[in-house]
Amino acid sequence: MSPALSLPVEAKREFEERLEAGRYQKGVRHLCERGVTKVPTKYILPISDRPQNGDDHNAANYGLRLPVINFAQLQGTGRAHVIQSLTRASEEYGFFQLVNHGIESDTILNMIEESRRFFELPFDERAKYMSADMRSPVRYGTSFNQKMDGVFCWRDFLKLNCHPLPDVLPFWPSSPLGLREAAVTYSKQVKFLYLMLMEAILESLGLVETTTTTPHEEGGGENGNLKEFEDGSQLMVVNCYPRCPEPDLTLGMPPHSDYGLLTLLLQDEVKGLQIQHGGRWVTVEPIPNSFVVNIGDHLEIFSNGRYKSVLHRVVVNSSKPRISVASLHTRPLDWVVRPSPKLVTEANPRRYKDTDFAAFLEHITSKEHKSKSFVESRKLT
Ligand SMILES: O=C(O)CCC(=O)C(=O)O
Ligand SMILES: [Fe+2]
Repeated sequence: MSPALSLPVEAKREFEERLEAGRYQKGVRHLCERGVTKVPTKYILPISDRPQNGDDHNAANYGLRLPVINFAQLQGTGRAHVIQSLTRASEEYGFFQLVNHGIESDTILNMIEESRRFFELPFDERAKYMSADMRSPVRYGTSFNQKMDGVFCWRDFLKLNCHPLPDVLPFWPSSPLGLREAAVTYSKQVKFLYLMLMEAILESLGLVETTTTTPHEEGGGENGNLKEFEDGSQLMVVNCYPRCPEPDLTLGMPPHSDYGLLTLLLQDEVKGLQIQHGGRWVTVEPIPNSFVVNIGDHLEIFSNGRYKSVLHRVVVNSSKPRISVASLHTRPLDWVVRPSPKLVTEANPRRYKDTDFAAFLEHITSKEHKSKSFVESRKLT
């Protein structure tokens, strides 16, 4: 087992001491279990950051429909056409919805159901998995970035590091009984989708030859090899947004972009995800049995700015709890991210600095992270 995966004893102790000292919160499920009827001050955003400010709650009113990518067509004769749609979606929205993806509905329902059961466990059981160590194989917590958040957000989370799978598995929660199995099955299938999408994206950027049949056998990748992506990191973030008594005062997740190359997001039937488009916040209508896919910071950098890592946030509501599972994929954590040399030209010079995981950790623990997203901070001026 790699040293990075041993239990982070020091970090855990420090975390527990702070929890004891009352500096860490027990989270929003805990508040709800205690019957809270008002949002505590710690969660109240300044008026300018509240969800209704400059917001259009319903994308349908605004006329936004996220581009839909039909995964089945990507595997067949319609591939060239789907790749064109992928290019447009990645350039204009940074987001698309993926349908006909082939993952069985039982796999998806089990993942959501076992996640729901995890958050229903008594707090002491969930608290066993609290950790302040970003590299830990499992991390339970609340808000966005507790150490830095001035105002907390209405979200608890469970983060499962999925790579390398056999090594991380013993660290994942043993309760509820079905969680590990559901998460293993789900994460493997989502990883396959990611690899197929990544291959299509590399093709769309002109980095590999156009393939017409069995594309995954042909390979792809920065150096013509999809294997480079197979061995990458995968972090599964299970988000739990309980009912909120005053949803207009707070957010489930603040505006952020995702670290990594691609995120595949599974949301239940309750809406809440909003993306920034055309200078406004618009809600993504859930399509049953689909994934919302978005371009992450690494892909924006790798594409030298052609594809966009777009800000998004989550609004909460007073009537229905919501669960989502975001699967964030990138190359191994020691990968140095930089624009692909083939995409840097005289007409389109290099736009980003070299970036690694250490730079990301530094960013999120700095003051800059409130005013600038990570990808903004990597731009060459
Ligand atoms: O819950 C959602 O819809 C979005 C979650 C998200 O943006 C994330 O986990 O990074
Ligand atoms: Fe996100």
